[in-house]
Amino acid sequence: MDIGGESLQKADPVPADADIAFAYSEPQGAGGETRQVAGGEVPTMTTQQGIPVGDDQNSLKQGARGPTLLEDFHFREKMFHFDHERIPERVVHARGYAAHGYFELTDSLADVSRADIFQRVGERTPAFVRFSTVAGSKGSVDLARDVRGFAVKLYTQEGNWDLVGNNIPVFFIQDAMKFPDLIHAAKPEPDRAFPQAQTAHDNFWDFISLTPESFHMVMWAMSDRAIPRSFRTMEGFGVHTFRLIDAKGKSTFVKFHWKPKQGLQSVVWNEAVKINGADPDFHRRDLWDAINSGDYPEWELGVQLFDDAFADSFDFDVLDATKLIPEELVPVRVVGRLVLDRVVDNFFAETEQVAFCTQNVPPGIDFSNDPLLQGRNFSYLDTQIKRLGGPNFTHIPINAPKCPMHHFQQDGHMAMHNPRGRANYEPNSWGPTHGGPREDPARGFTSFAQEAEGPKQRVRSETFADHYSQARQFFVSQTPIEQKHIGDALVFELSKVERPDIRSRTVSHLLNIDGGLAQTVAEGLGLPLPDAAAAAREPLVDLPPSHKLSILKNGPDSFKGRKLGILLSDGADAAVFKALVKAVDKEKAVYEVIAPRIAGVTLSDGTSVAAKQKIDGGPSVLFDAVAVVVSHEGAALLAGDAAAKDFVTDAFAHCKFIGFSAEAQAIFAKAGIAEDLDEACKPLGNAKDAAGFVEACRALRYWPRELEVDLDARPAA
Ligand code: HEM
Repeated sequence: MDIGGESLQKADPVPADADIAFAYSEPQGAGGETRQVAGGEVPTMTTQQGIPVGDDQNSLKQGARGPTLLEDFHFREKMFHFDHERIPERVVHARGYAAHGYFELTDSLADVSRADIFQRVGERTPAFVRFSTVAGSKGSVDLARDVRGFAVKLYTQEGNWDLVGNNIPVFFIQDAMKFPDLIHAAKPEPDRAFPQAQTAHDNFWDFISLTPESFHMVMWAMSDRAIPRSFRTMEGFGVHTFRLIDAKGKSTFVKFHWKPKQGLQSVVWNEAVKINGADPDFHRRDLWDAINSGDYPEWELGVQLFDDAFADSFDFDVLDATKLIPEELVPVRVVGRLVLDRVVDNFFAETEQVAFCTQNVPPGIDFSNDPLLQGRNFSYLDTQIKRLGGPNFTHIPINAPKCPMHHFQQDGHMAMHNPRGRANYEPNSWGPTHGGPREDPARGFTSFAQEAEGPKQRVRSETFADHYSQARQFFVSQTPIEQKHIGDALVFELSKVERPDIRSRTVSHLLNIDGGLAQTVAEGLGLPLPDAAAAAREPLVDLPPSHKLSILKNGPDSFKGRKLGILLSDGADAAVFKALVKAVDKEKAVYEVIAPRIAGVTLSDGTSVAAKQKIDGGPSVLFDAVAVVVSHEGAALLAGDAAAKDFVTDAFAHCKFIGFSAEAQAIFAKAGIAEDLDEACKPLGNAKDAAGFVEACRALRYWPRELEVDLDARPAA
């Protein structure tokens, strides 16, 4: 922290060699403890009160071996502060990762919204985006099967706009009243406190199978959407229907979409499980590395605009957050781009302390009556007062607007700035220069004057009663391999559920979605097919497939931003390695070298190559594709190594493209895949082959292989 300053210093993540001092050459104290001291450019340490510290290694004692003295204010202050370092984690979305960037308007929305951010094409608005998982604790793993949060704070010139979205466009429940139940059911079971960051347990499926409205989102959560390859390769959705309000007060309904320029991409489940062990920080590391390498992730902001007439004609209620509007019915109009170009300076100050809140909307954007959205507008502010310790969390730099602010809110815990002068109320008669701010009927936020009438009652609208039609539409919009993954995920999750009646009740809902899927899941569980659940409304079976709902139909067309893992050994063909590196650079992808030892290898031409990973720490699940370039001796060594064998069998099982030098066959043989190599396993005989291999990797996976490697894909014996 700057002394007396406001900002946190930006640390260079990797100090230059010259800056690295070795502890063994440092001065030592009487007990041999390291004593690094201030001097030159190294500042003097102080207490929080600014008092210079003389010794930060030893507490104040009565004699060298005597008791510690209460008088030691430096020790007490240091320990007191440490004792209070933790704040409550978010009650949901506790694990997250964020970055700074900007939003740039590419198409004016002035025709439908007076929001300042939507007026001037080309203008940039600072943005802060936090991605998260929902169910796990702050220290849980990145590749949990879970919904991802996609929360965007836009510091507009007329106040902060928080679009607090998810990577799935629909939600589990229709009314905010059920949110605490949903989250209680999803989180670890309360008596045993497990399982962590998983929905594969009785309580979750018990609640879900008693909540038919959840089944549309269940289909998404069981699809590969819930195990994204990267934050950079997932969509974001505002979910609810919002309103845009023009300068005359006219309202247009809107749904917000973020579409990744990187294309959609996910991992496969067996890979996700292994990534969680190999690198629990896989997603945060990916975002950090991409931004720091200058490969800035980008999303388009799209809007679906519609009026009351469309809303009335739609098969579903636009206020029901368990429904989406297919893009074929209301096309997405792209109006801007979101670019993330700066990592945080400090995780706690920014990522932890940021407070997104659905009620933060500037003039020109307004709410609909969606009962989930209405409830969220209460919940976020309420929870943040507790999480961040009081009402002044808006003073924390990451939460403070970047436009002028004038109001009479004052005092409270941690007040960083109060209004100046004598007047802290209005109306007052202290005149234009001393009297402070006043309301502005023309510029100020005005709620859309929607008519409201009807009896006061607790009731769910009958227009919310169709729970299965869009779940079916989602399923039939998937490619066969994606449909298979949904079936596999349901079988996996329900196999972890102990009570057979819960498994069976879940399958009874699937029968209302797709008979084939229900059959697959029942067979996978070894269950007799139950009767279909009673449907509150007969499902529509003729909703047409929507190709935008599939990941595989919306993937990238290049290997850009992806990572090739190159397993090398001493004596590996230098020309092939160098050609691979060149091809990867040309593709704007990245690579990492994996080697038997972290010190690296010496190639056939005597070149030394440093390794990023030792083979045990760099399994193939961390890469989008792999190349195995080894010498005879290297292959013989690696063929006897369990991690090297896993490297190739996993790459094969996860349908990855595999490039290999002829010598690698020895490893394949020992790993048991030598006879199975297919057209996505590419020999790397020379430099030309290397270029061709990297081009082939654009397809990301060779899906036909999955039918060979997966038990669930084979007909029962
Ligand atoms: C009634 C329904 C919901 C309630 C009551 C609710 C409540 C909450 C609460 C209390 C938090 C923690 C906030 C904090 O500590 O700062 C949170 C976080 C979050 N919620 Fe919701 N939520 C609901 C539905 C949704 C929906 C439908 C979405 C997506 C459209 C969503 C997206 C998020 C995200 C992205 C975060 C994390 C924000 C961050 O990164 O700090 N929530 N929610």
